Amino acid sequence: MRIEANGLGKRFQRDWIFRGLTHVFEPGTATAILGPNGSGKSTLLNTISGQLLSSEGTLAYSHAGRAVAVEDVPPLLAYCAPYLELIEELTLTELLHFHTRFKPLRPSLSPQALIGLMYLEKSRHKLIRDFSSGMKQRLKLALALYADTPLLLLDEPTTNLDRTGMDWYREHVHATAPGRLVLVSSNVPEEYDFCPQQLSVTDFGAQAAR
Ligand SMILES: Nc1ncnc2c1ncn2[C@@H]1O[C@H](COP(=O)(O)OP(=O)(O)OP(=O)(O)O)[C@@H](O)[C@H]1O
Repeated sequence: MRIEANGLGKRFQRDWIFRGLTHVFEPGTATAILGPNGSGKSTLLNTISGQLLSSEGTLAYSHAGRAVAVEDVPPLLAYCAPYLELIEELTLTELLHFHTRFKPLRPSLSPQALIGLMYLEKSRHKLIRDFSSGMKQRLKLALALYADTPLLLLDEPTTNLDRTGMDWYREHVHATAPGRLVLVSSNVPEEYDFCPQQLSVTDFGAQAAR
């Protein structure tokens, strides 16, 4: 997946969150989107991926050499973010079967095998609502990391994870990032130190916009 942003800007009402972002996100690259709390990282991630309408500028998407319309981007992206919810009324097995009907896993990876990768075998029949916050985060991450999509968006990926969870994230992001376009919004170096490129949202942020 390739994304080309030209003069991109986003404002809410009269407040510009970022402005003047011109950048090409090349296929197979990983970029960290950095900046302090409230600086606009999530807004930037959502705008670049076409989930929020930009206020100015243009975005062009392509995949495997073909142009992709913004409305065709959602099936190509996998997204993990603290504000995305899981369906709490389902068991882990039910959720995986439901979710993967819309967002298939990598070929040859079954829901059963994914449960093993998450070390959640004992919880396969447990309701999601009864998962700990760390278990939910590991599940959200696994669904995104192992989705068969060329675009991977990770917003604060180690939220609620302990040391073991952090190590798990690092192992599995290394296994699944190569070959995809990866964007990581973060303040935590351990979440994004695998990204060769960094963009600071404050370079295009409110200050630059004034
Ligand atoms: N839908 C919205 N309407 C109005 N303002 C919004 C909306 N969404 C975000 N904002 C504002 O945009 C600014 C940037 O928010 P954003 O969540 O993108 O920052 P962030 O860098 O991801 O923050 P954090 O690190 O705390 O998650 C904040 O001032 C926020 O209040």
